[in-house]
Amino acid sequence: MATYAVGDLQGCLEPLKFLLERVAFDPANDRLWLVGDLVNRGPESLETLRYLHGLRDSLVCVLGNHDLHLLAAGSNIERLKKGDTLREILEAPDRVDLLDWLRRQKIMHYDEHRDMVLVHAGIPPQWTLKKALKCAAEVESAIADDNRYIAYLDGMYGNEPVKWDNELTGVARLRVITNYFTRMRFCTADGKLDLKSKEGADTALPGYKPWFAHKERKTRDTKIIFGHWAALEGKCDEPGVFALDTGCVWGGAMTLMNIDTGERLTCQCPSPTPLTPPVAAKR
Ligand SMILES: Nc1ncnc2c1ncn2[C@@H]1O[C@H](COP(=O)(O)OP(=O)(O)OP(=O)(O)OP(=O)(O)OC[C@H]2O[C@@H](n3cnc4c(N)ncnc43)[C@H](O)[C@@H]2O)[C@@H](O)[C@H]1O
Repeated sequence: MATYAVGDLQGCLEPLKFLLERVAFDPANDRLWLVGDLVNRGPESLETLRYLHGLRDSLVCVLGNHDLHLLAAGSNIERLKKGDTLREILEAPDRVDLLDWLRRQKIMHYDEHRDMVLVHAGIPPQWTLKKALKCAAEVESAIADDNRYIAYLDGMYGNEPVKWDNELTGVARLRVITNYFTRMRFCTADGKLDLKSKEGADTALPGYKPWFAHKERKTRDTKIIFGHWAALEGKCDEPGVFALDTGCVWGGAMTLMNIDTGERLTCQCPSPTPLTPPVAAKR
């Protein structure tokens, strides 16, 4: 039995199938962890979601900002944007099953045995693992609750508050938690977000750093797998932190990693041609 993690799919189904074939993925025995952003911008958002729904018993999946955007569009809370490739999902006969399944996925997954976290964007430096799990659970329960998820999605958009405060309540509290887990790249050591900067790790504004680079980060003893930040090109020098978004919709590749051996396999997108043979990744 092997467990693999794959970076942002963004509706790119062929590279995913190619990578799973290359490792002879067996849904009966193997497990697949997905960092979120399953859909949008890529060519096959609907088929990707259907494929993952079919594989659901073998998956661990966390939600990304594009998945949340799909849920909001599916509830008529937000309009589709230019470049979105989500309409085919919203018009599909099986949309209810697919979206109901999607909104029951996690925001953060923690594997105690491996002491390893799976999350879309990251965990803010000022949070302990215990605090992060508690905050993720607040958002997970709001999205999964039939009576609360519309209000959650309605209040989800926006960049404020820029920083966590224990006194926050209601939609503002859920919004900042969501922004940490699904949109963060740069922040200060005490968790003040800069959600505008999107380029490489060396482009931080004064006082800001990539979330994983703060020495004060309280989750430094736990391994973290994340996606979201395509401009990192899958590179992260921080020990125990694994960046898997290699920009499959930006002319880059899709990356699969065996989470126990660290071996990586990449597939150029959109054409399913391997870029590299499996190589041992830095642990
Ligand atoms: N709470 C909330 N508030 C607001 N919106 C919410 C929200 N929750 C969900 N959303 C939704 O989130 C969606 C995305 O919003 P965007 O505003 O487009 O989000 P993004 O930060 O660009 O995120 P993305 O996930 O696309 O990042 P990526 O690194 O791939 O791409 C980022 C950039 O990196 C660039 N890039 C990619 N590869 C690169 C490379 N190798 N080098 C340099 N740049 C690269 C790309 O050009 C691209 O511009 C929207 O639909 C929005 O509605």
